[in-house]
Amino acid sequence: MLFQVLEKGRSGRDSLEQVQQRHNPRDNAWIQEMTFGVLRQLPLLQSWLRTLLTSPLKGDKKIIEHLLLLGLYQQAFSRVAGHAAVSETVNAAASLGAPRLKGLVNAVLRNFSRQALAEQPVRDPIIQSGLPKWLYQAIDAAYGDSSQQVIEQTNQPAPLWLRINTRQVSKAAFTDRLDEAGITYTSPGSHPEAIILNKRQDVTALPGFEQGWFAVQDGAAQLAAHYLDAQPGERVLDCCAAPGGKTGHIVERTPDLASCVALDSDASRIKRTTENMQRLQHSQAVSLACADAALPADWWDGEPFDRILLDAPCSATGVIRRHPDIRWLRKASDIEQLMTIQAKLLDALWPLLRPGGTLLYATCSVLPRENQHQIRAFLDTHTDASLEPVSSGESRAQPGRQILPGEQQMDGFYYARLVKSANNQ
Ligand SMILES: C[S@@+](CC[C@H](N)C(=O)[O-])C[C@H]1O[C@@H](n2cnc3c(N)ncnc32)[C@H](O)[C@@H]1O
Repeated sequence: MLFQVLEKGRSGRDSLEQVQQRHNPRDNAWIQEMTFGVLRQLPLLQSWLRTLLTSPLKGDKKIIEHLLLLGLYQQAFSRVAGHAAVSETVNAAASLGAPRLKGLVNAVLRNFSRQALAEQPVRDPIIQSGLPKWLYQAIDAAYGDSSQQVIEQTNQPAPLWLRINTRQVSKAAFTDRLDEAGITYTSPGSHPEAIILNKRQDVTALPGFEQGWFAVQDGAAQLAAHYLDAQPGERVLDCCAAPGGKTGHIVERTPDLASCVALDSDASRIKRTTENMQRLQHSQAVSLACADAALPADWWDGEPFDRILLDAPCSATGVIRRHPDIRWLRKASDIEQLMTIQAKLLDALWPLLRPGGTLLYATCSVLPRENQHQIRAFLDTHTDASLEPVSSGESRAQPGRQILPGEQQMDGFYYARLVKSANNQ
């Protein structure tokens, strides 16, 4: 999994799933804990490895470096006994086709404990942060004194939030079933349809999964449907919809919409959205299409929308605690490109909104350039747009609500609500 993410640039979740399919399901949680742990502590583990290895391993031996990172992680951070971590890692070298490197693996891991590297203080703040330098600097520049807290939260495992599908089951009936099954949870007062499970678990085994009684959705993402606030009889567009988390919530909250059009430009993600809508029993309520939202001439029937949700493609820096691979897959240069796409989508979709209509802009980013800067620039260039705050303290200079990772147990997210002037000036 680590080799796939760090060398091939593949998604952590996909690689993890592939690995887990080859192993006993009993080990799923452990495999995730170890691999995600390495991704969170990578700079520190790599600095230790640089001390311990006389020269880096290259070519088809590179995978052994990843194995060593895993061995170091187990020794330094996990409850696995030191001797077991060493012997299992040495054996794994043979399974990975490098039996001749067993001696080297053994020596590196033993030297690690002998030199007590884990006990030495880490002085470099970037190594301490577990983030790539560009991201550390971007967070530091944006949050100053609070940046340490943002980084700490970014490195915590995320809690498991569920959204109860109130079209299928009431919250009370669902939680009764959880109580009967001995599954414990908390019920955050701020989120009417949410519960947070006390322990991570396989959600497909929870009561009502097949019947679509709930969806997995973080608390920050669950604010979208409330902020969009679609009303009965309205035409709604969710234009970057896959895999349909927010779409499902919109039609659950307002089942009697005139229509809910959900678009995504990625065909494989549309397939997943179709499956999710089927499970939640929303197929009738949602019109799904694979299309580029920035090219309305290809898909729009000319009828204006009352509400548009633009959950824009973004750096996903607010959800790194959930997807620790993102910090290594994203590059500094991606941000500029994403900002261009976000601005293009905002410009292309605004004309589709009726006068008086609402557009909710959302990202799961903590970077101001994708959030406040983007909305300020939009307001400066669109005289018929005004800000309708979703939280207190918003202004044209500081538009939108920035949720930081860990705030009320939520992911990092950004929302800004824009209203089009009714007299179409
Ligand atoms: C943040 S994700 C959406 C998550 C989704 N709203 C949910 O709550 O489950 C952004 C989505 O935008 C899609 N996307 C990116 N560019 C697009 C475009 N030009 N038109 C339509 N969809 C696009 C991506 O394929 C991706 O699925």
